[in-house]
Amino acid sequence: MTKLGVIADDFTGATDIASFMVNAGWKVVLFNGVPTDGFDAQDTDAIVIALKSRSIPVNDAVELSLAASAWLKAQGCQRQLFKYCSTFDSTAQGNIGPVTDALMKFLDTPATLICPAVPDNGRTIVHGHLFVKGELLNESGMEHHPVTPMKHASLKKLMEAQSVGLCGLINLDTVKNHPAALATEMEKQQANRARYFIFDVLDNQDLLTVASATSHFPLVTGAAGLGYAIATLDKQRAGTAKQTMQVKASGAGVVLSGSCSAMTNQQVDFYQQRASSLALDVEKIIHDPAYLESVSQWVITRGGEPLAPMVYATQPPQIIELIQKHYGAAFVSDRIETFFASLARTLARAGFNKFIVAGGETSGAVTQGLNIEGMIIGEPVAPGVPWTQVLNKPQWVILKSGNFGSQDFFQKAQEHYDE
Ligand SMILES: Nc1ncnc2c1ncn2[C@@H]1O[C@H](COP(=O)(O)OP(=O)(O)OP(=O)(O)O)[C@@H](O)[C@H]1O
Ligand SMILES: O=C(O)[C@@H](O)C(=O)CO
Repeated sequence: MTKLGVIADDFTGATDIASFMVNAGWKVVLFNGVPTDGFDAQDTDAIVIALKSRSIPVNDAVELSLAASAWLKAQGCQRQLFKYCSTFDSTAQGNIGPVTDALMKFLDTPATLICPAVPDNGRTIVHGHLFVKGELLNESGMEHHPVTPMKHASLKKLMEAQSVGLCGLINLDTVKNHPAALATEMEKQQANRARYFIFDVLDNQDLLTVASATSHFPLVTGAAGLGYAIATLDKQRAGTAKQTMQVKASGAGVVLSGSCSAMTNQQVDFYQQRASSLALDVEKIIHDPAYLESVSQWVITRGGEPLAPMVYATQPPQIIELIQKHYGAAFVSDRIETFFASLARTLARAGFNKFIVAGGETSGAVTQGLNIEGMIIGEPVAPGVPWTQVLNKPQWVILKSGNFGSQDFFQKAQEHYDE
């Protein structure tokens, strides 16, 4: 029986948590959207459903998440996890609270866990406040996020502003030094109407303690670290071998970068000094109908080179600002995403079988362009960014969150090929 069903609110977040669970030794399958059919889960430990529900209207996010939850329940998943961003990306009208409340009702549970901590990626919780690499969330740069600016670091404040209940805080001392007291402490807080538990977490050991204390909850919520902890606890009990998956070296690969994050900018700079690279011309994307064909041909003629050619829209923030002012942010994003989707589809038809994609929205677009229904999760190239094999196709894809991976990520990804 599948142990965990995960509902992720974006594509790269879905591969992030899937990868952490694979790393802990679980076999994981990921679907893009709610599958229309059932799935023969066999020895699958976790099924992840990737939605695109982080910044869509609340009612739509609730509806999609409930459909995913019902499907996971029908597949026999023992428990469920709602995965959101480790930086709790949401607004006061955001979707995390309403989706959590709806899932709690559907799964009939009076309490759940709120745990965006991912110590491996510098996300920790102290006194109920979320830190990103040692900085309070609202001083980490996330306060300037264009869609979901994070103006507070208190998880209690953030959660209570968008949900129907109260949070209960469990401090670091109790987590670290008195794990045996956690059950009583939680009961006490529940008697005081606590509905969402926030535990302080500094390291992976704390996460294991938290996952263990909440293992009776039919629903938990949080980020990739929680998936890692749940899978690790299970493997400590079961102890079988890790899932392996090979990325075939034969065939051609391409790097498609539509992320404009600081890290992706560095990765693009690094890679373009080593491999054939083409910066996309936004004006041509919008106005030149022949541009797709010429970019496709540019990539196809370079498919045999030792390093995969790269096509990128990635630019530093000041240039993006100018482009967005000129065309309108939503319009230009949509056109670039559509371009990447069409490019990926054309390249797949030309025999390209490996796609290294940067950016959450860009990944969503490429996944749709390639008509990918689901993926088996393989080895990580960086924490939270694994190679994946497309279900039922000889095709491999990486979906990289904007800020994940080191400078040499695109090159490093290609060192994972098997002959
Ligand atoms: N040169 C450009 N001008 C304007 N918009 C661009 C440009 N290049 C990319 N974009 C758009 O910026 C958006 C980047 O979002 P995306 O989610 O892909 O990356 P990200 O925000 O860095 O990643 P993540 O969400 O994983 O952190 C996309 O909609 C993309 O189309
Ligand atoms: O949790 C994270 O930081 C990521 O998986 C994510 O959600 C990126 O959008």
